[in-house]
Amino acid sequence: MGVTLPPFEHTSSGAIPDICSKIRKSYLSHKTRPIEFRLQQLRKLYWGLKDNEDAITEACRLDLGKPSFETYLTETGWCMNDIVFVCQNLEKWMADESAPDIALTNKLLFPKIRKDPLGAVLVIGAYNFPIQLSIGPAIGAIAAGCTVVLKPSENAPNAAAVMEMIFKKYLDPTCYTVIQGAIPETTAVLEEKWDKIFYTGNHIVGTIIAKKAAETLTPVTLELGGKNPAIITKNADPRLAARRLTWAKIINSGQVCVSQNWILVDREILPQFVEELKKVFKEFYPNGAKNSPDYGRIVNNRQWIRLKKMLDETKGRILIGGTMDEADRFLEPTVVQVDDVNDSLLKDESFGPLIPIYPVDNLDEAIRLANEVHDTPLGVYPFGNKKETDQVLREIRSGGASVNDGFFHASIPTLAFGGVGTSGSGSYRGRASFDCFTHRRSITKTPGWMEGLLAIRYPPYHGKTKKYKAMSELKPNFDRDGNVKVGLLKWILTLGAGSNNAAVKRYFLVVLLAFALNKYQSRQSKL
Ligand SMILES: NC(=O)c1ccc[n+]([C@@H]2O[C@H](COP(=O)([O-])OP(=O)(O)OC[C@H]3O[C@@H](n4cnc5c(N)ncnc54)[C@H](O)[C@@H]3O)[C@@H](O)[C@H]2O)c1
Ligand SMILES: CC1=C(/C=C/C(C)=C/C=C/C(C)=C/C=C/C=C(C)/C=C/C=C(C)/C=C/C=C(\C)C=O)C(C)(C)CCC1
Repeated sequence: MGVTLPPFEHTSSGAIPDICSKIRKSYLSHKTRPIEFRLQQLRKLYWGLKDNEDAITEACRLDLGKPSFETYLTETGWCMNDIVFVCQNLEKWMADESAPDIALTNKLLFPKIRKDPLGAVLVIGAYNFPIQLSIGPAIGAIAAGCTVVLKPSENAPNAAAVMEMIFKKYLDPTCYTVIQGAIPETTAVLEEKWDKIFYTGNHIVGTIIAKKAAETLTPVTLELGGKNPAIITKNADPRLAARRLTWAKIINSGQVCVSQNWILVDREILPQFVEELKKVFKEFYPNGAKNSPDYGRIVNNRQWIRLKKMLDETKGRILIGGTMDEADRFLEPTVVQVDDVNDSLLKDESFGPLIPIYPVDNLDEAIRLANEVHDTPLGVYPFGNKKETDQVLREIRSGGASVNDGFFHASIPTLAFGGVGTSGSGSYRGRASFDCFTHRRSITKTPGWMEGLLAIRYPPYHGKTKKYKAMSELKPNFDRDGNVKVGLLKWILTLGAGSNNAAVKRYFLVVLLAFALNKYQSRQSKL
């Protein structure tokens, strides 16, 4: 491609405290507060990405064998669009909001919500979408007026080095900087005081981060993984399910946090589904995945060996694929029929192109098993009729969900994205990225002329309770059993129904009866 990439070099651990202290000082200098400063930095970041598109494409190719289309779709194009979207909306998001649901008397204090930056923040990225998962949160933090230290994943070193080069060349170095490294450097960064830590990666490290943050009561957003189920009922379209779920597993060669980890298929539809999978594989990769320019590679040998072990140890039956090449870190998309939730392919999140399918007798069994394997996955993907997909959404919790698709909800850049329970906490993207790094600060302003009215709050309190109750007490509309009480007036106005909806039906019935009666009477009078 003819691009020279910068080298990846670990930041010296000794330098880390000073780097972090500079970033904190810059925040405290209020430099990042004005909207113009934030916008200018975001615009520069846009051009940093645009000018270095080729370097990013090459870095992602070297790190993950990422096809250039995928790099544009999920990394460069994704982040550049995000910046443009944020720039277009920032003024609106930053504006003070008048506080909702305020009692009339308190409205005199003009309560409002101000959007304050959280402060100096740490963003720790993961390797699979090395640009998006680092730059994405950083965009939100810059927009919110924070200063940022970015610690990209050392497992995508080329992408990490390109991001450092872009930060240095395009952004204000006193406010935004990159620290490179692995566990020792990240541990050193975590020793510093942060106003927020945004972490993307596995749940074990997520726990380390959360514990460390708890020591200083630092808020965290954790974007973790999950054993995400796809469920195919007997009423689903097997071709549609095969195409969409295959896409969700071959993109980034399956190294996608939100793609399905397993597919629970109704036995009745299993043969057709497997046939359709075979056809789809042939359509997507007519000369095989290995020879296709449109299929990536596993990030490193450690991960490749982990995936090979999962496949070697399965008690399941390989139905499609199964070839691999360590020298090239190639792993063919591989469909395996399994029948035990303790199978090596289901015990851990695969985070690779392995596609276990698990036959079930019915939807209830699928839901029970999915919850048994992971009760709070990052995504859930039901295929079937509306009643069935509604049941899945109701009975399986998840960070997000795509009905009749694999992770398409996570492909919408302005839709809030995040996990629930052990798949993470907090969300970002679009406006949610701004909110993620913003403190919604409640502010009131008490006018001097109210002093007389407010004197009730000052001691001595004697004789004030009754007065205060009279002006402040809200009357419950429910009794001791938790039932709503209906007042006489409401009872009369709602024709004894008690609720507005039921009253509309009763009024409709009354009008209908009156109409029928009227017809009957006019017929009688004609006779
Ligand atoms: N929810 C999401 O948005 C999302 C996105 C990508 C990946 N993931 C999840 O992440 C996992 C795969 O990523 P990974 O964790 O292997 O990526 P990784 O190896 O890139 O690690 C993530 C980050 O954690 C840091 N790290 C590693 N060990 C650490 C330690 N002991 N202390 C502090 N920091 C440490 C790394 O330096 C890196 O920056 C999967 O479970 C996947 O589902 C989630
Ligand atoms: C509907 C109309 C039209 C048609 C529009 C069409 C066909 C749009 C198709 C869009 C597609 C296929 C977009 C695909 C995007 C996929 C993306 C962005 C994937 C992103 C993946 C990500 C971010 C993964 C993240 C993973 C993470 C975080 C975990 O590790 C028209 C235009 C024809 C007419 C109007 C109506």
